[in-house]
Amino acid sequence: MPAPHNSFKHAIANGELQIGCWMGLADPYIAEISAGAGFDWLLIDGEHAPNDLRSIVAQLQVLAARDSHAVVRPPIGETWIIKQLLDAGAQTLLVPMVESAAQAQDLVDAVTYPPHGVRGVGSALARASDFSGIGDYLTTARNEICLLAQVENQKGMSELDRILEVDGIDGVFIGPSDLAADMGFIGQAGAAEVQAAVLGAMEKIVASGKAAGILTLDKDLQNDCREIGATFIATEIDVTLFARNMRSASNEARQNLQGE
Ligand SMILES: O=C(O)C(=O)C[C@H](O)[C@@H](O)CO
Repeated sequence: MPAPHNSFKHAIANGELQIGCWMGLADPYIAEISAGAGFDWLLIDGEHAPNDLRSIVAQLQVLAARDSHAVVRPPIGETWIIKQLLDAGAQTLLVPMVESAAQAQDLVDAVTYPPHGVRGVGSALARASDFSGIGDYLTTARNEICLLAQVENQKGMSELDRILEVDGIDGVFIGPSDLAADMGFIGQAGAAEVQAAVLGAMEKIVASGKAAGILTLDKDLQNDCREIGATFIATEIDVTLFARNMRSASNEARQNLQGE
C-alpha cells in the first residue's frame, strides 16, 4: 500500500487551477468550517499564526476527512521542523524565505529519505504512514510530497533563475507582502513596482515548467497571475474575513439599535 495520493501536487503539475485560502485562526474547529467552504487547498500557517506542531496536527486530522488539501507553512525551512511536519502527515509544504539554489536543494534533501536525501526515518511512529499501516510508505512517500518554495525578497528574486533549476522543487510562491517590504514599499503590495516584479517572477516560474503560486486579495492581480499560468492562488485569509465581518456586524447593530 503506497503513500496517499497528493491530488494537489499532481493538479498543479498539470497546470490545473487550485484556489486556496490562508488559515491563520489556528484552530481545528474553525479549520473544519473552512474545509466545507469549497477551497481546493487551505494553508495552515506556522509562520505568522499561533500554530505549533500539535495545533497543526489537529488541523491536518480535520482536513484529512475533507476535500480541501492541507498545505503547511513551517516558520522556517529547517530540516528538523520539516521532518516533524512530514511525519505528522503534511504532504505539501510551503517554505518561506527561500533565497538561493543551495537553500532550495537543502529543502529537497530534507523531504527525501536517504540515500538521496536526509529525511530521518521514523515512519513507524508517524501519522504520515498511518502508524505503520501504510506498508510501502518509505519507498513511496517522496512521490507524493509537494515542496513549494517562497521567494519573497530581492535576494531570492535575484536568485530565482537558479532556484528554478533545482529538481525536486514543485513550485515557487511569490510573497507580495514581504517582497514589497524588502523593495521599500512596506504595506504597499499593490505598488506598481511590486506588482511588476511579481508578474515578472510569475512568468519566469511558469516558463521554467514549475508551478507558480501567490496569495493576494487583489482580484486584478489574481487574474493577471492566472493569465500568466499561475496555478496555486490563495484568494482569502480566514483572519481578515472573520475580523472584517465581525467589525461590520458590530457597526450595523449599533447603527440599527442606537442610530449611530
Ligand atoms: O509575503 C507574503 O505576502 C506572504 O508570504 C503571505 C503573508 O505571509 C501572509 O501573512 C499574508 O500577509
